[in-house]
Amino acid sequence: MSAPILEVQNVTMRFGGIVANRNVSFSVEEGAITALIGPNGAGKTTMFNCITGFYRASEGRILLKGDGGDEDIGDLVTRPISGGSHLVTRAGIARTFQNIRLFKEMSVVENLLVAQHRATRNGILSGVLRTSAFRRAEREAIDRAYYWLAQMGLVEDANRLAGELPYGRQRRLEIARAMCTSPRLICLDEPAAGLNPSETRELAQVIQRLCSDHDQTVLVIEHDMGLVMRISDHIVVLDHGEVISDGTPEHVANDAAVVAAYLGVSEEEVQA
Ligand SMILES: Nc1ncnc2c1ncn2[C@@H]1O[C@H](COP(=O)(O)OP(=O)(O)OP(=O)(O)O)[C@@H](O)[C@H]1O
Repeated sequence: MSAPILEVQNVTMRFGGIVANRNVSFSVEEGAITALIGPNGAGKTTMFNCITGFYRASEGRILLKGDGGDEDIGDLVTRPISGGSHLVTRAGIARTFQNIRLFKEMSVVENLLVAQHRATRNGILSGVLRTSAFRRAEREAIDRAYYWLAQMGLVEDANRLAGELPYGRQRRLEIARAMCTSPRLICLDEPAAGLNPSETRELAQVIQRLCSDHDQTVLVIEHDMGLVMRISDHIVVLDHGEVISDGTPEHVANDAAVVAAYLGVSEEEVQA
């Protein structure tokens, strides 16, 4: 196994009296596809929001590992004045959303350019003065946008309004948008939700190619178990906010605790 790129260490997340995640620990291996699964309300989206900097975990640490040292996601989110989820994106974690969040009134290619603008460090002054560094960054952003449109089979849609694309294409555009920020880790929140079987098959290939062709590390939340079992190298199962199983697809599929959580019965009943 390769080294972990992300380590979730004893994370608890509370909303008032509700404990959405309790003492959750797991790691995400570099270059692999890790799936976070569990029944409705298990705490998957909350965990994603902690990892991508939308929430600051109540307890525990989330570390993005790097050669130059580890980035503590909680520290990036709460850094005075400049802190926030944009720093998590800059550190190398990008995401897509359960409910697609594209700029629907912008063209497909504009969606990709806006995403890169937010991830680059060019200031307003360099834009107004159109410095050579700014113009170079602009050219690179356009090249990168068309590269990811090509990878996602969306080049012919470049100038259409994002909101006019069929749903499956919007999902792929969201992935392209995240990839345009050159993330070290991409987090996909229920990418197959609302897709038909043929769109889901295409999506599976897209996700697998991110890993095989681009050495991309992927963390995915997904309810479609066929898809999860087909594409994942590693699966972490949450139930009632806690990790109940962690291992290969074969390991979790045969784990009585997982079967019990999905069937809504006790582990003893499954083993009986
Ligand atoms: N902002 C919030 N305020 C209060 N409670 C919340 C909040 N977000 C999530 N919860 C609660 O935390 C628990 C876990 O929710 P979460 O959305 O993380 O689960 P999930 O596994 O993603 O569910 P689903 O598969 O249905 O999307 C639930 O009981 C939910 O009601």
